[in-house]
Amino acid sequence: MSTPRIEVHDDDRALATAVAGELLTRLVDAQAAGRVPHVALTGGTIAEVVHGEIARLAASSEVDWTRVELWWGDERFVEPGSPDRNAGQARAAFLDVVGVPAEHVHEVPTTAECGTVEEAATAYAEALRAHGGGGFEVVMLGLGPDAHIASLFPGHPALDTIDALTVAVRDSPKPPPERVSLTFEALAANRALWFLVSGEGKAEAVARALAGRTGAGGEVADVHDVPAVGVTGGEETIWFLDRASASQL
Ligand SMILES: O=C(O)[C@H](O)[C@@H](O)[C@H](O)[C@H](O)COP(=O)(O)O
Repeated sequence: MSTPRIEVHDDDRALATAVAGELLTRLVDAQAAGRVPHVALTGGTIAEVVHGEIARLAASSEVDWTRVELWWGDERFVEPGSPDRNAGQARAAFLDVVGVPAEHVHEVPTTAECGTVEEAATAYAEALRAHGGGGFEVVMLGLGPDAHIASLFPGHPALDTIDALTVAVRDSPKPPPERVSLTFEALAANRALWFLVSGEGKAEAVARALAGRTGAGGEVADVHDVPAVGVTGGEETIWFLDRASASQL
C-alpha cells in the first residue's frame, strides 16, 4: 500500500493544471519506457476542468497520442448523445482536441448498444480483458460528498462485487440511476491512483477517507461507509486537493 501524497492547490483551476502537467509527464515517461499507457478517466465537475487543462498543455508536450489508451472508471448508462455521458465531455474537451485515435478510446456501451446495464458492464469487462485486463498507468477518481468513488456508493451492493472487473449499478443515489463502474479489483490494477477533489462540499469526505487510510483516528474506515478507502495506488497514491476540499485536514 503506497502512503498517499497530498497536494493542496489554491483552487480548482490550479488543481487541474497540476493534474494535467503530471499526467502529461507520466505519459511521456511511460512511452519512453516502451509502454503504451492506459489511463482511466473520471467523470464529475473537476474532470471537466482537468480535461480542458490537459488539452491546453498537450500542445507543448511530447506525448504521442497514438500510443495512449483511454478508459473510464465509471460511466452512466444513458443514450450516446446524453450530456450525462462522461465520455462526451472528455471527447469534446480533450480526446478529440489532442487526436486520440478512435480505436484507443474505450467507451462503456450506451443504451443504443446494450439493452441492459448488466450487458453494458459485461461488454466493458470483455473489452478490458481484450486489452490485458486493466493495468492502468494512472487511474483518476473524483470523490463524492459521501466519499463514493467511480459509481461505488456507500452501502450499495456493488461494493461487494468480487472476481469481476466491472459492475452494473442500479439505483445510484447520484443521478442518473444506472451506471457501469470498475470494481475495486479493477481500480486497484494501477501504477498510480490519483484522487481529484475540489470544493468545500468534499472536505468532510476527504478527511474521512484520509483518516481511514492513515488510521489517524485509530479506527480503519469501513469501505462500505467510505468507499474511497477501498483502493490505493500500486506504486503511488496522490490526492490533488484545493484549499476548500482540504479544509478539514
Ligand atoms: O460519473 C460520475 O458521477 C463520477 O465518476 C463520480 O464518481 C464523480 O467523480 C464524483 O461524484 C464527483 O463528482 P463531482 O465532482 O461532480 O461532485
